[in-house]
Amino acid sequence: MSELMLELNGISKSYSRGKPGQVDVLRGADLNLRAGEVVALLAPSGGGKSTLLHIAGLLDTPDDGMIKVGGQELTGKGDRRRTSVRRQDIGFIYQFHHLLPEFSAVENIVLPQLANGTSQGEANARALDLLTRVGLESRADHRPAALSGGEQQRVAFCRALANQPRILLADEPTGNLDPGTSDQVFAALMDLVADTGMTALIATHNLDLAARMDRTIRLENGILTD
Ligand SMILES: Nc1ncnc2c1ncn2[C@@H]1O[C@H](COP(=O)(O)OP(=O)(O)OP(=O)(O)O)[C@@H](O)[C@H]1O
Repeated sequence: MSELMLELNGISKSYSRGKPGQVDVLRGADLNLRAGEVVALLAPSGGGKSTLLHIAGLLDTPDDGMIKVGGQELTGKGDRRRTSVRRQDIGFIYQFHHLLPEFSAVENIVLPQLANGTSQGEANARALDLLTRVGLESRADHRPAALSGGEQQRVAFCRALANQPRILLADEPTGNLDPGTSDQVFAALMDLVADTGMTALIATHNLDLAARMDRTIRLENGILTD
């Protein structure tokens, strides 16, 4: 049995707490991801999937519950500690790419590495390697506006992986693409994940895509079930 890479235990989160209209989004959600597992997260719209991913990715804090990354307890740790674990260990992919429009594809992948202390030469080499792996080496110097939606999203995958995170969290990573493109781009993502041996939690509404992952978990009524 491989080690646990991400553990959530009894996670609860409500919005507008204590006020009329309080929304209890998570009600004691438990999740264990083993190192190298690729897991699909299925949830109804508005079911709390983004809230869960933000908490798992240390972007938001739960009202209650425990979070461990790589066996390290992070519950109640200060912002600096959480930010450092997030930068080193966690990569995010959103439904929309959020690439910086004034920078080229390669620069978008280099910048987070420079922010993490990697040298320019090393960062460039890694960015080009990642772009090659998703078939975009010839587009390295194009700005996002000059790329198709599928190409933009592949660049966003490369950026998420730039700092070699141990955990990848993706919120409907191919949700804004047409079905054909979504399939191709998703295959590129699965190849990248397999190559790097990363642990991944990928939210999708697409059952065909979910079936290509190691297992599926469902978020329903604020709890996670297999
Ligand atoms: N900051 C907030 N304040 C109040 N309510 C919020 C806030 N953020 C989210 N919610 C509510 O919490 C619920 C879950 O939101 P969340 O964004 O996690 O859902 P989701 O499953 O990602 O939705 P979708 O699939 O439609 O993107 C929704 O009912 C939403 O309206």
